[in-house]
Amino acid sequence: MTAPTLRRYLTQNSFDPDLVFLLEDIASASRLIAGLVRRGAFEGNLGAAGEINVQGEAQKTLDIMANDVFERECANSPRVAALVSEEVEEVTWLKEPQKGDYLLYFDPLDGSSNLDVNLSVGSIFSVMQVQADGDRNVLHNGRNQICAGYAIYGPSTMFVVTKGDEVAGFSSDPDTGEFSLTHPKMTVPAETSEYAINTSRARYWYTPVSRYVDEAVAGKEGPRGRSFNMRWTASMVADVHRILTRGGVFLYPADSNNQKTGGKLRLMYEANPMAMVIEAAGGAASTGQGAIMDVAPTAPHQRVPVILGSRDEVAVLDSYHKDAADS
Ligand SMILES: O=P(O)(O)OC[C@H]1O[C@](O)(COP(=O)(O)O)[C@@H](O)[C@@H]1O
Ligand SMILES: [Mg+2]
Ligand SMILES: [Mg+2]
Repeated sequence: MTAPTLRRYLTQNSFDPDLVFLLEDIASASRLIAGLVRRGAFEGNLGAAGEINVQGEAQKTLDIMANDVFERECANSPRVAALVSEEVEEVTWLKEPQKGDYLLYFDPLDGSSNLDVNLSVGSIFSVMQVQADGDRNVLHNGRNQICAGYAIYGPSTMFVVTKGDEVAGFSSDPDTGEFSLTHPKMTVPAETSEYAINTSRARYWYTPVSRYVDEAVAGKEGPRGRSFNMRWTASMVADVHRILTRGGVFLYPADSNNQKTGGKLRLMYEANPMAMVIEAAGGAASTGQGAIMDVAPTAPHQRVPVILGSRDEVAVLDSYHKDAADS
């Protein structure tokens, strides 16, 4: 039997028909962005915005090109009322909002510092709904997401989606671009011995994170009594995809250097959607002070501390945060 296409999976799994329409638009944006990324070095599009290319034209970065693709592909979905993009300061309203219309939050290109070194990047998205006719509030907490997911542009292009009950992974046919279900019911094992954190920030860490990493590094001889491995790609999509594939815990915590801005990663289009994916796969997602999806947002581009992945390790980190708060 051939694997179901994305459309067949969404229809068979009771996604609302309008949402199927939108997810197909997001999937086609992803296919186009995969193509842009693949051709990026060849076409000289890896440069920073504001540079002038050899023809004397202003050169666009792939971040901006990817944003344009998302806007173009998704603005036509009849129920999308607003777009909230990492690349656009203001919320883009497409219509007078009606109750139930979709609010689409996205990071069009995640991990873009990896573009010039030819490593995996991705796109992240989250969908919420307008609460009442005329309501222009886009600041709903993550529990209100009706679906979320990401695309990863690596050796193969994949599309991962959840509406909260299960996580499904689709791979793109390199010839046709069609996404087929290759990774049904993706799960994050509860236990892991692999963590991901940018250790160059160690001097800024607070006690709970230093304690966790010190104990992991101490290995068998330390209090955890086992060896840990570490991986950090500087592309959240790639790190989360690895965790969905073989487990692990990802940290971009609050530290003394980013405390003022609330962390590094963005709540509405990085932390919330990845938290929804990870929780639906059986993992956990915390700020260290509580579940990411319970954070009440105060701004569309708000940043938040992120600790997510295998449930047992997130619980250890939460308990270390509690110990530090109690002492
Ligand atoms: O360079 P750092 O500090 O390790 O940060 C890496 C993190 O920043 C990000 O690249 C931010 O995403 P963008 O590329 O969308 O800005 C994450 O994907 C990644 O986890
Ligand atoms: Mg990002
Ligand atoms: Mg980005």
